[in-house]
Amino acid sequence: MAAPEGQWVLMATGRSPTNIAVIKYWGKRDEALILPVNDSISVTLDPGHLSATTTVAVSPSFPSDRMWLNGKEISLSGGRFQSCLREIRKRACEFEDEKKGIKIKKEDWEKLHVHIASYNNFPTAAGLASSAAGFACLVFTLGKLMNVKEDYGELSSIARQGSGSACRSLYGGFVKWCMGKKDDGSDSLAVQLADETHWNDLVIIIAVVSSKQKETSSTSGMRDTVETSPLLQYRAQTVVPSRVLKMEEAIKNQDFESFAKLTCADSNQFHAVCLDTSPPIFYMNDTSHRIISLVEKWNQSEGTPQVAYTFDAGPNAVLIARNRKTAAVLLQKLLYYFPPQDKDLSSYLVGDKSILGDAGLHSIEDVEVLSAPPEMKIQDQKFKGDVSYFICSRLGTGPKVVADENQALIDSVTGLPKGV
Ligand SMILES: Nc1ncnc2c1ncn2[C@@H]1O[C@H](COP(=O)(O)OP(=O)(O)OP(=O)(O)O)[C@@H](O)[C@H]1O
Ligand SMILES: C[C@@](O)(CCOP(=O)(O)OP(=O)(O)O)CC(=O)O
Repeated sequence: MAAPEGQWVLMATGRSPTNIAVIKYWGKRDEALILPVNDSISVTLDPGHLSATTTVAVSPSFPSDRMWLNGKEISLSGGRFQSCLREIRKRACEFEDEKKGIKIKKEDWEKLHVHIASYNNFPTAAGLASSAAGFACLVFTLGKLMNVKEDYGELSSIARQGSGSACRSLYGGFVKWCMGKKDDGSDSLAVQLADETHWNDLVIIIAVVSSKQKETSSTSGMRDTVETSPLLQYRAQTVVPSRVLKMEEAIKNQDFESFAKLTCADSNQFHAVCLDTSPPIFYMNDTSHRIISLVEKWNQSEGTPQVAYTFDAGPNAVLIARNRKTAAVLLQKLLYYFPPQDKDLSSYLVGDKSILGDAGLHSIEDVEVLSAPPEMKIQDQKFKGDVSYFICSRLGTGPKVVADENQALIDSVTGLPKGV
């Protein structure tokens, strides 16, 4: 039966991963279009552990565009949301569902308003790249709803206009954001280097570091760096281009030694250009530095890298271990220095909890009897409470449609977020 005129609600739901850069994006050559000063390379994280889920709905009965993030209504008036909506609407195609009596012509999409509800399965604005997962998911899901035919590369260049790093979340595995040369930004897009199955030994452990201080946002931090850091030019023009080539080789050959050396060096150089900014920007804290020391000393004592570290615009450590066995040893070392504040081990490590079993850590008593890493000088000091919790993850896939209507975040009758 056809729906009465104006009564239907058409919806789509998608899920997108977050990503972490191993060659960092830092600095724009165009603020409005979000065009970077250098290429960057990232790994996509398993959406089961870190992802955004977004439902978008259209109905002739909606009087305006509205959005709810994690259950709270937020404004869509910002330029970044507006750019994504405008670019997707421009590419919308005719859609027809005869059974439901819905027919939307290409030109109708401009007049139809959308309701968007999104939910992150990890903390928002906590330095875990929620904006990357969020904007990738918004663009991907709007594209599905509006029957957009463009390929993922083109979608990535739209997501880029929401948040630069979001363009890399359109693909799984290893992804490169090619900076592009054109002034209109049409060649500044993401390409997949290898999918998540290419190198599936890697295990990712994130230390969510307790931090009270408010950080400088990536957007304003990188603006200040572009304006004041002489080191940034050298980084963007000389260092990154050769590192990107070496990183592509390392990924292709599953060469962990090169991969780890490049990842750590690039994280450290990104934080060096932050320090070279006037006034200087400090994203890492004492806990971050302690984790770097731990990894560096261990890698050195083994004679070859076991773990790579990388830090974004905040103190959280992202640690990439060469395999599960190494990840289990890493976890023992981390928990020796950073034991949980309370007795509950299972909420101290989220994501793939089975790594605890691999590390022989079944209860808090097992953590208490861990021995000090022999390669470390500081053996008798522990830093309980300095890490909020750990996430154990792996490489993951790109955005996917969530077909199960029960998982939609918007009620198909009211057109409002479920529970509102
Ligand atoms: N699921 C989502 N859908 C759409 N937009 C989102 C979503 N999640 C976050 N955002 C946008 O991203 C903003 C948060 O980005 P912000 O850069 O402050 O934090 P972050 O990305 O979590 O951390 P960081 O950039 O330091 O890694 C939110 O205010 C919102 O505008
Ligand atoms: C340190 C980084 O995480 C910076 C990410 O910056 P954003 O993509 O959050 O910045 P905007 O483009 O202004 O939204 C490095 C990276 O992800 O490459």
